Amino acid sequence: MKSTFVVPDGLEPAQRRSDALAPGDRMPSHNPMCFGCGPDAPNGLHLDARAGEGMAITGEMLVEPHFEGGPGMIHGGILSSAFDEIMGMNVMLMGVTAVTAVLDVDFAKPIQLGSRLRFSTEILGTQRRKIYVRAVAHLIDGDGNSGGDTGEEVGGAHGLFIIVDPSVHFRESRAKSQFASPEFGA
Ligand SMILES: CCCCCCCC(=O)SCCNC(=O)CCNC(=O)[C@H](O)C(C)(C)COP(=O)(O)OP(=O)(O)OC[C@H]1O[C@@H](n2cnc3c(N)ncnc32)[C@H](O)[C@@H]1OP(=O)(O)O
Repeated sequence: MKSTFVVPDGLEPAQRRSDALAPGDRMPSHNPMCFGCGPDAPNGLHLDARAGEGMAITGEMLVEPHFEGGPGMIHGGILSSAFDEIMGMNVMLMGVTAVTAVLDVDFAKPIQLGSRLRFSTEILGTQRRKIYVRAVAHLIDGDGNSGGDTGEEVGGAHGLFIIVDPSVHFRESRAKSQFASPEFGA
């Protein structure tokens, strides 16, 4: 991947929360109406994410017809959203609430509608409230049983996430939510 994103030296290792999900467990949606991971979002990405080992998670997504940009191709904003979401879910392994400050996407290869994508993401480390995350996307078979990372690598991303206090960060927006968990500032 040809990213120009700079990951600082000397990051602190991220700590997985003691009660984090076991590897292979499905990561819960933080909000059922979330465009990225919410099962009830009508035109959402419906990312299906699983906890991995250490500070890693994986996720899968079908490139639906309504994700079209160029003729027959995924829209770049959809791929960006998917990277944003899967890296945001990765941060949940730490048991903190964090929002994206910087998203850097490498659109390495064209991705056609109907493709299945597998995302692999890991937390690289932390620095004060900053969390650095890296992700890659591969094409996988329609049966989803290809083992994941053996398909063609079609994209990559880095994200900088900032830990926030949800009771403060979502205080004013929460009333506009179609659904919001109490942990986000009831
Ligand atoms: C709840 C889970 C939802 C998951 C959904 C998927 C993820 C998302 O899409 S979140 C939605 C998109 N993101 C947003 O809406 C965030 C909007 N931005 C903000 O609210 C603020 O800018 C926010 C919270 C990121 C940072 O503001 P603030 O809390 O004041 O941070 P601040 O004190 O300025 O900075 C903290 C550190 O981050 C760094 N930082 C902040 N923003 C940036 C940036 N854009 N670039 C580089 N560094 C930054 C600062 O330099 C500082 O670093 P250091 O510790 O070295 O001094």
